[in-house]
Amino acid sequence: MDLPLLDWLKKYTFPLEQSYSSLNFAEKIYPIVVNHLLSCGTTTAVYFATIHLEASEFLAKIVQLKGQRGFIGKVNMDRKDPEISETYGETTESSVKNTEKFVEYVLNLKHESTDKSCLVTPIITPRFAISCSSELLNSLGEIAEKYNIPIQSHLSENTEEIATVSKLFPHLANYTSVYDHHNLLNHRTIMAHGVHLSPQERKLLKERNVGISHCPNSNFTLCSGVCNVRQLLDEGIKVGLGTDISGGFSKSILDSIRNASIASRTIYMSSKTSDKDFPPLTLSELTYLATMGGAQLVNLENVIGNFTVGKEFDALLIDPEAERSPIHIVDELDTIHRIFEKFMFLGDERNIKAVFVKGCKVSGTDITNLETNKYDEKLLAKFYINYN
Ligand SMILES: Nc1nc2[nH]cnc2c(=O)[nH]1
Repeated sequence: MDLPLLDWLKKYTFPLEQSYSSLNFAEKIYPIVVNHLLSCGTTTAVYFATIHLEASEFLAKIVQLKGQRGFIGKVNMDRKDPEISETYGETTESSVKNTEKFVEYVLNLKHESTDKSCLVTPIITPRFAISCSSELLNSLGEIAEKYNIPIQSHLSENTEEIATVSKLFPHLANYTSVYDHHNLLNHRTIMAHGVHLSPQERKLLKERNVGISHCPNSNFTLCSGVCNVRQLLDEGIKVGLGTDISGGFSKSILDSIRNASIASRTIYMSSKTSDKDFPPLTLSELTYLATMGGAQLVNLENVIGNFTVGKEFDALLIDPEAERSPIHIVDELDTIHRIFEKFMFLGDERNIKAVFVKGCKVSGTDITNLETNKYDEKLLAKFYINYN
C-alpha cells in the first residue's frame, strides 16, 4: 500500500507472480483463491492469472471443478522495460504460442465436460500496453478473433502509466487508441479502471461497446485517482465492479460496492460547484453495477444478472441474522429494504449462507433446515421488482 502503480508492480506484483512458474505453488494457492471468492459470493469471476501456461491452465481447471463461472486469462507481457521489469516476462513467440495452447486447453475443458456444466471461458489478457510489443498486441487481437473469445486489459489507471504509454506509442492519439489500433476493442472487451479517460477516449469506448471494470478499492489504495462512474454511465458506457486483488486489498464485491459509493461521493463533492455535477450512485445503481453491470461486461446479460424467468440461477442466500452477524435487525423498524441496505453496507461472509451458480450450490453451509418462510414471499417479490 506504499507505492503508486508502476513502482508497486515492479517491487511487489511481478516478483510474486514469478512464483507461479512453479506449478506446486499454483496448486497450493489457486484453490484457496477460488474458495475465498466463492465464499464471499462471487458467482462469476474474471481472472488475470500470470504469464505461466501450466499455472494458468491449473487455475482454469480449479475454477471449473469448483463450479464457478470464470473467465481466465493467461497474462501476456513480452516487453522487458528496465523501468518496469527486467526479469518477469516472455518472448513474443512463446507468449503467442502459449496463449493459443491455453485457449485450446480451456475450450477443451468445455468440450470434455460431460454434464455441460463447465462454465469456464478463456479471455485474451495483454497485461497493459506498457508490457506488450506492437507485434504481440496484433497477434493477440488475431487470436481473440480466431476463437471468438473476450479480451481484458488495464486502461488509464494512473497518470504516470498514461505518460509511459504515450512515450512507447507516440504515433497513436491516446492510450485507448493503442488497444484499438491492435484490434483489441470490441463488445467482448473489458478494461479495468478507466480512471483518467479523455472525452475522445470515452467516445471510442462507447463506439466499440467496451466495458469498464470499476475497481475503486484499488484506485484509492494505489492513489491512482477516482473514476467518474456517473459520467461513464451517462455516456452509455457499460460498467461493472471489480476487486482488482491485490491492487485492492479486499476480495469481496461488497467492499467494491461500498468503495464505489464513496468514490461517487468524492466525485460529487468536487463537481458540485462546477457547471455539471455528478450525483452520487444510489443503492439501486450500486446493486445494478454489482449484478447486471457485471453480466453485461461478460456478455451474459441474457443468462445471469437478475432473476428474470428463464435465466440461470446464480444467487446468494443471505441470512441477516446469522450467527455473529455484523448486522443488527430491529424487527419494529427494519423493512426488507432496510435489511437489504444494511447487508450491502455492513454484511459479510457470515451472512452468506449459500452461493449458487447455475442452480448448483458451490459454497456455503448446510441449508436443509432453513426457515424458508421467515420473510414474507410477497415482500421479497416486491423488493425484487423495485431493484430491477
Ligand atoms: N491494478 C493493476 N494494474 C495493472 N496494470 C498492469 N498490471 C496491473 C496489475 O496487476 N494491477
